[in-house]
Amino acid sequence: MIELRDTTISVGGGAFVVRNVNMEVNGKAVLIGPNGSGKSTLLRAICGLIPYEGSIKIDGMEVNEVRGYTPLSCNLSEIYQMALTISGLLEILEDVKGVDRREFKGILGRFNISYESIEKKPVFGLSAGQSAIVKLALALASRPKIVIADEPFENVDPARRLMVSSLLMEYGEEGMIVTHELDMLRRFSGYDAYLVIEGVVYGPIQVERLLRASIIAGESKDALIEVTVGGARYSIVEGGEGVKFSDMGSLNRLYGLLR
Ligand SMILES: Nc1ncnc2c1ncn2[C@@H]1O[C@H](COP(=O)(O)OP(=O)(O)OP(=O)(O)O)[C@@H](O)[C@H]1O
Repeated sequence: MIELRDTTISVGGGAFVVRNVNMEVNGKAVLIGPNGSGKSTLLRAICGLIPYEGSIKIDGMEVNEVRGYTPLSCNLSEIYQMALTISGLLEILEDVKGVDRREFKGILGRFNISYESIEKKPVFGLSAGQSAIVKLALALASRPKIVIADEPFENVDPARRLMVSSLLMEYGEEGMIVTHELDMLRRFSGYDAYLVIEGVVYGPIQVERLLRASIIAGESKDALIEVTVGGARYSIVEGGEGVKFSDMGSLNRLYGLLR
């Protein structure tokens, strides 16, 4: 289980703050929000890569006190900078994370990527789409209990995106998937969604419900969630005459549509 209690994360000497997060993810959830809203910052803190105030617990273990490893794997780029080649990375991850080489090759095979074609390259020497797939495959190949996936669809071509979403459903008992692409959300219709806007986390709301909902200006007694965007209040309501989530395509359109 991933539990955040009164969690605040400051980056850039306080230039950006994800503030006062309270959430409990005991299954799989999707985090959505526009560019720069704080999604990756939140994931970095959950993965123990940056400090935080308050509490973040993974299966009851406070992340900033863990000395070994939590049962969590992620595709965050920082992790995959610790070796020059993919084969070097694989050796380290076999040792420290229990990554299974055959599992890794098997996942690559589903995307028609041969291990031999990439093993001598750095993750960042691959095409952007291949790099996204390789990072995810490395994260999944230890068959972790908890999977954290940051923008797993970015730069991946449409046919392969479906495979990526299938893998995310198949691997891990729990986890968080971050995306700003609402089109991919349909694939996760039974999951809980959290909205991240300007460093504030709202939710949860079921993905299916969110896709049927629209966003209207002001407060509403029917609001599933009320959010603040650029200092103004908006309500997310079921149905409604406002801007439909299912029509937005990318949450990056949110700011443009509302102002
Ligand atoms: N180390 C840092 N120093 C200064 N500012 C930072 C740092 N890390 C993140 N930020 C800033 O914090 C804000 C949130 O960034 P973050 O990467 O969490 O957003 P995001 O929601 O994941 O966006 P995207 O969808 O574009 O990946 C951005 O304005 C970013 O520039």
